[in-house]
Amino acid sequence: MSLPVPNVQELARTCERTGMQIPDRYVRPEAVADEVIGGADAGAAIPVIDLAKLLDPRSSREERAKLGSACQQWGFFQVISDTRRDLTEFFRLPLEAKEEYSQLLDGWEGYGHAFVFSEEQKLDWGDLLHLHLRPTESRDMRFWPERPPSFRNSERPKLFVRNSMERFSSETAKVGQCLFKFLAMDMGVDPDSLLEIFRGEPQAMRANYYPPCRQADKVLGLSPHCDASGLTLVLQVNNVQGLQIRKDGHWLAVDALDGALLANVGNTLEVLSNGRYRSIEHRAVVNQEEERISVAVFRLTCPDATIGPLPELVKKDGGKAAYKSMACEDFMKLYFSTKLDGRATVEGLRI
Ligand SMILES: O=C(O)CCC(=O)C(=O)O
Ligand SMILES: [Fe+2]
Repeated sequence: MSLPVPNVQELARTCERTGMQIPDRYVRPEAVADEVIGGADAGAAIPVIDLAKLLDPRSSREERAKLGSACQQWGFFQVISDTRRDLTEFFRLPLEAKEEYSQLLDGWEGYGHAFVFSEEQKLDWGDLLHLHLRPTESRDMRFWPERPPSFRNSERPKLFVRNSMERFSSETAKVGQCLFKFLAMDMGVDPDSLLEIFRGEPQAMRANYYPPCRQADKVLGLSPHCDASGLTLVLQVNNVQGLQIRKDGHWLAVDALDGALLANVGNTLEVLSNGRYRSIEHRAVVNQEEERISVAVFRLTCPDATIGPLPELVKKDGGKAAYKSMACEDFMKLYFSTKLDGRATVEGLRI
């Protein structure tokens, strides 16, 4: 049994509040006396184990050896997510390889840019890969990278090893379903009402690549905008910060937890909620030294939905609909026909 000693959290608070020195029993000269190897190089030496490679018969043997040697030589390793790895690998391919998936002139899926409508328009310091994820029939495989192979191929369906984008898509779809249910409950409407509008779990993704820029303070990675979606879930792929949201008139830098999904309300949910929830304006800034990669998943309504304030909410609000209603198709056309301009699109839907 351990002998009773003071509570350290309380002790720290007392030291902080009163300026009291830490008690002698806590003073450990060896903490600074021992040399510590630090810096990015030291960290990079720690073995990285790729779960997808372990499960893939083509690379399993090699990765298993790496796992074994990590356990023998280090007893310590990092396990990485295949979504992040595959997107990073894709953006690191030579330009010609990425351009095999270039957008066509009449569509927005594929590798390229979005929302550029004139020669004079200011441009964003970033490239993107835009794909339909769900329903599966909506996928246009022409735009799905074949490198790295695990991006879209599953080798062993029996082992439930899915390709990285499929896994990411179904995981984010689950998160979205759960949030929609609780949001409906929060608004005091039928818990299934949002699920019904987002029936079939349609979603698209946009992976963003923001190269470092020596004049980072002169450019924007992604112009201020609101998303068309119900909800958007964003994963910061390589843990470089850069997303900012407009809160109470100021830009607020989002310090995302590593691996967390950032969620933002989009125009569709603002309209459905009759203004209870606000489509947040956001933008991305660029880092001076490091590339930044993010991937956004947009939860969209089912194609035959009408996007307008939920009737139950209009009733609660004394019969007053604060936004126009529009067929999903027209709603999306309107969004994609104008350049990114803060909250302008959603403000234009107000009655
Ligand atoms: O890069 C980011 O963090 C934000 C991406 C974003 O807002 C978008 O793709 O719509
Ligand atoms: Fe966005």
